[in-house]
This record gives sequence, structure tokens and C-alpha cells, in this order.
Amino acid sequence: MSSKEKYTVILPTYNERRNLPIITWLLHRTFTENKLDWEIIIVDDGSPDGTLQVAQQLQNFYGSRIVLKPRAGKLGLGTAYVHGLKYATGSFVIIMDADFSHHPKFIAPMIEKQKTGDYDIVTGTRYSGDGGVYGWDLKRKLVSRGANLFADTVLRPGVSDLTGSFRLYKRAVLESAIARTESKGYTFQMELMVRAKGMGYRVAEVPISFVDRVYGESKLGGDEIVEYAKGVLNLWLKV
Ligand SMILES: Nc1nc2c(ncn2[C@@H]2O[C@H](COP(=O)(O)OP(=O)(O)O[C@H]3O[C@H](CO)[C@@H](O)[C@H](O)[C@@H]3O)[C@@H](O)[C@H]2O)c(=O)[nH]1
Ligand SMILES: [Mg+2]
Repeated sequence: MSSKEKYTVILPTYNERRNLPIITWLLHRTFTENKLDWEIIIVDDGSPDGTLQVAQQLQNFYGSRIVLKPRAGKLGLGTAYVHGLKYATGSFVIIMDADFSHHPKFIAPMIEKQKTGDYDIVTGTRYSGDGGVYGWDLKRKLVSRGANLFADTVLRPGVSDLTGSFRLYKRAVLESAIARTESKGYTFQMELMVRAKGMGYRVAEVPISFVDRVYGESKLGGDEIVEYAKGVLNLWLKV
């Protein structure tokens, strides 16, 4: 694979001190091996574990490809993407988690897929083909499956993984779809995809294995689940 296109990775972080160095190294290796231009925008929300200091060390090591756009407090995942996107200079943007649940090894196939049909969005999917989830307990699996089934039944967007966030976007597409997205937290991915489909963007899927984090904890709580259900119903009322 070779291309002059630039890829911007937006990495939202909250207490990812132990994950960030390895994920950065793997991203660096992926882009270097595939001869692609790249940058990583790290949006840290005042992590008490010192993630930002680690990010600063990574910037010293990798140079200007590591861009730091921290915020003072934990303002949520959705707004972290919006914030990071303002500084993206690539023609494509990849959004992924920084805790290894999204492995960089899927980036090359996602880029490949995008090129096959000039797709606007390529989304990783846990719920089609060889995709899967590893390391979650039954409750978390049911919540995720239920969340997808609920949104799919109510809104019919025709995408197998609506709540996953490992995706590649054309930057202009992400900018226009994100401008219409109102959710702030975990509901964000689902709303963004439903909006994008509603705007007529073309979406392709690549199966991914989602592996639960090794270090640290998930930030998904009961409040987020209620917010999600409200988000689906709001979209149903509007669309
Ligand atoms: N900047 C910032 N980052 C955050 C925040 N909350 C979480 N993050 C970062 O966002 C990523 C995902 O957060 P997790 O807390 O690890 O999420 P998860 O429970 O593993 O949820 C995954 O599955 C969800 C449902 O399938 C997805 O919606 C979600 O994006 C993620 O992929 C991690 O890199 C984490 O550090 C926040 O408020 N601010
Ligand atoms: Mg996680």
C-alpha cells in the first residue's frame, strides 16, 4: 500500500498512562510499514493518573506527529472527538480507543476497504463476519448487543455495529456528520452513524475483534445506558 494521503488518529484518553506508549508505537509502526503520512491527536481530559505527562514524553520522542490537545476536565467521549477533529490535518480521520480494545492491526484492512469503493466511512464491526468481543462478562455483552438491536430495530440504519467507535472517516464527512450530532457520551457513535446514513454517506464494514482492556477500567456506567436509550428514541422522533 502506498499513498500520499494523510491519516489523523484521534485518541481520547482518560487514565490511559499505561496503554498510551504501546498504542502509539503500534500506530507509528502501522503507518510507517504502509508508507502513509500520519499524525495522532491525543485528547486527554485531565486524567489524574498523569496520562498527559506520558503523552508529552511521547511527543518528545516522535516529534510533531504527536499533537496534544488536552482539556481541563472529563467532558465526555463525544465532545473529545469534536475537540480533536478541529485540529486534524489529514484527509482521513481514524477514531479509536486508546486501551487496546481497538487493535491497530485492523487499520490497514480498513484503509484497504475504503479504497475499494471510495467509501465515506469504514466502520469496524464486532457483529458481522469474523468480528467478535473478548473479555466482557455476560452482562456487558448483553448491554452491547441489546443497544445495537434496539437502535437497529427502531432506526434501521443497516449497519451491524452502531455503538462501536473504531472507524475510518473522510475528514469532510466526519465534519459534516459530527456537526449534526448532539449526544455527548457513549450514545455519540450510534447517533453519528445514524446521521451519516441519513445524509446519504456510503458506509463499509470490516470485522474486528474487540478485546476488553488489560489496564484500567471502563468508564461506561448505568447513567450512560439510560442516556443511550433516550438518544435512540429522540432520533426516532426526529428522523
Ligand atoms: N478524553 C476523554 N476520553 C475518554 C473519556 N471517557 C472515556 N475516554 C477514553 O475513550 C476510550 C474508550 O473508553 P472506555 O471507558 O475504555 O470504553 P469502553 O467501556 O471500553 O467502551 C467501548 O465500547 C463502547 C460500546 O461498544 C464504545 O461506545 C466505546 O467507544 C468503546 O469503544 C478510552 O481510550 C478512554 O480512555 C472522556 O470523558 N474523555
Ligand atoms: Mg475500553
